[in-house]
Amino acid sequence: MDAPIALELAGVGLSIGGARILDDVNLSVRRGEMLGVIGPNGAGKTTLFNVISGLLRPTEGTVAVSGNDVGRLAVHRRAAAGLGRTFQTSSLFPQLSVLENVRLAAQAKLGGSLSLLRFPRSGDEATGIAAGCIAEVGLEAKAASAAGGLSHGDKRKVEIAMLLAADPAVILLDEPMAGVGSGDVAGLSEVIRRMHRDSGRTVLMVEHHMEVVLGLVDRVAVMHHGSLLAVDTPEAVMANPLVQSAYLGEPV
Ligand SMILES: Nc1ncnc2c1ncn2[C@@H]1O[C@H](COP(=O)(O)OP(=O)(O)OP(=O)(O)O)[C@@H](O)[C@H]1O
Repeated sequence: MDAPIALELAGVGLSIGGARILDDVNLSVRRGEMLGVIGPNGAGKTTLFNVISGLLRPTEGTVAVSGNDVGRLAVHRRAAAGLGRTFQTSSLFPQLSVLENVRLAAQAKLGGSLSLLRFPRSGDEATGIAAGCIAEVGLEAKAASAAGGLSHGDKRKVEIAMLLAADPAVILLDEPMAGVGSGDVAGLSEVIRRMHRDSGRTVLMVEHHMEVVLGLVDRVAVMHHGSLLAVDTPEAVMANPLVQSAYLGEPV
C-alpha cells in the first residue's frame, strides 16, 4: 500500500510585482520519500522552498503537511506543524559548540527557556536529545568544538543534527552541498542517506550537484521558469527531452 501523502502543493502560484515567479505548481510527496528539486539557475527552486516553509505566501494555491493546510501559518507555526528546513547559508551560532547549537534546537522543540543553553546539564532532556542527534550525523568527536571552526561539510552536518532535534515530519534541504569541499561530499551524502533511509523521514532537497541528487533521491522534480517541467524517477527525468532542452547550455 502507498504511504500517506506527507506534503501536498495544489495550484501554487506566486507573483511579485509584475513577475510570475511560481506558476501552478502541483506536487505530492509521500511519507518516507526523498525528492530532489532541480532546475536551471533562477527556475524558482528556493522560492518554492520559501513558499513551503512560510517565508513567502503564495498568491494562489494551497500547501498541506500531513493533510493539514499550513498556508496561513507563520514560519514558526509551520515548524510546529512538522516542517523543518536548512538554508543555503549557514544558520549556526559560530561561537557556540556543536552540542550547544544542537541543544538549542532541541530546547526549542521541547518549548523550554533558551536560557538553559547557558547552563547545560549533561543529564537534562535537551542535552540527551542533542547528543543523540550529533551521534546520528557522526560528529560525536566534535561535540565540544566551536561550530564556526568546522569545515563546511561538518557545519552542514550540525545543521542536519539541529533539524533532527526538532524532529520534523518533512525536511527541506536547500543546497546542502553548496560550499562543501569535494572531500566532504561523500560523507555528507551518507549522512543525508542515513537520515532518510533509517528513519523513514520525508525529505525534499534542492541541489545542483547532480551526482548527489541522482544517487540519493527516489524521484526528481524539475523546475523551469517557475513551473514543474517533470516529476519522475531519476532515470526517466534524465531521459526526458523537455528536461534536456531546459538544461541546454548547462551541464546536466
Ligand atoms: N523577492 C523577489 N522579488 C522579485 N523577484 C524574485 C524574488 N525572489 C526571487 N525572484 C526571482 O524569481 C526567480 C526564481 O528565483 P529562485 O531564487 O527561486 O531560483 P532558484 O531556482 O532557486 O535559483 P538558483 O539555482 O540560482 O538558486 C528568479 O528570476 C529571481 O530573480
